Amino acid sequence: MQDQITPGNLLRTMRANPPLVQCITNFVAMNIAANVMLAAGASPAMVHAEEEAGEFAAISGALTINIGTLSAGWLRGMLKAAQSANNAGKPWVLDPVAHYATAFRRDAITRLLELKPTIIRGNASEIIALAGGTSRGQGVDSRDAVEQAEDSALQLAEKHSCVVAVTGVTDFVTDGQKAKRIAGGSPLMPQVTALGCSLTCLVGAFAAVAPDDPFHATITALTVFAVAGQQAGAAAEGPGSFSWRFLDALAALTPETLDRDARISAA
Ligand SMILES: Nc1ncnc2c1ncn2[C@@H]1O[C@H](COP(=O)(O)OP(=O)(O)OP(=O)(O)O)[C@@H](O)[C@H]1O
Ligand SMILES: Cc1ncsc1CCO
Ligand SMILES: [Mg+2]
Repeated sequence: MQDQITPGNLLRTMRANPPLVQCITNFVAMNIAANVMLAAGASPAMVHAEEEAGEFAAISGALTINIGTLSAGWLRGMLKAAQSANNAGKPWVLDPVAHYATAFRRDAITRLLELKPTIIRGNASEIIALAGGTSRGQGVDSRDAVEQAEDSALQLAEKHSCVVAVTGVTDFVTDGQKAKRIAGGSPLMPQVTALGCSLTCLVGAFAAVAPDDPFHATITALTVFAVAGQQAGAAAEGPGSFSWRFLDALAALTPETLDRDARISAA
């Protein structure tokens, strides 16, 4: 059992040796994402400056890049970090926040995609638009259903030879060949800002633990959020109490509970 690739076994492996993950995320997400990572058992570092982002990527187990609050200097740091991760053979995860909204973001996402992310994690509107479809997204918020983004995810995964995760009510993960759905979570999750951004960082943490298996690394991170989110949602009175309950549920989550409560199905 211990040798099987289950979410619980990957969580156990991560906690035994917390991976250093360089998270280039946005101003909104930085604090909550770092707390999510610590609660789950990873070691986050929010390092984005162009003067050091590339150097840091080489010493990290994985890199995550999120364009939520982009600026020209940050973009230069992102490009250097992604290049460095590639040179060092480290996995990196792209979160294309609202990439369809402005010319600056569209150009940035094109340049980042050229650097071959290992995994892309976004909401349904972001994934539909990234595959060239018409999304109904408004700013950073999704207004499309995950089911409508599944074909887009498959196309993107094949085109860029990467794993693609679409999150929402039921998440969808594909490497272009295989695909899984992950149920769970809570309707309160989109009411708390930057949980998706935090999830992207956690995907990076599991990619650092299983660099040769980004498909299962991604499924594991999404399952951790699904199970902890469901627990927190059952007791929460609103987004405020959901937020702290979610952190506590992540920290208390055991590998056994994770495997017991995981709702992963073939797609
Ligand atoms: N209605 C829902 N029911 C259950 N879980 C949900 C729901 N909506 C989102 N989630 C979960 O919330 C987490 C974040 O996903 P979401 O798709 O909201 O990211 P996002 O839109 O990129 O968020 P943000 O940009 O605010 O960081 C995922 O674990 C997802 O499964
Ligand atoms: C609200 C917000 N604005 C830019 S990034 C971000 C966090 C959710 O994506
Ligand atoms: Mg997002």
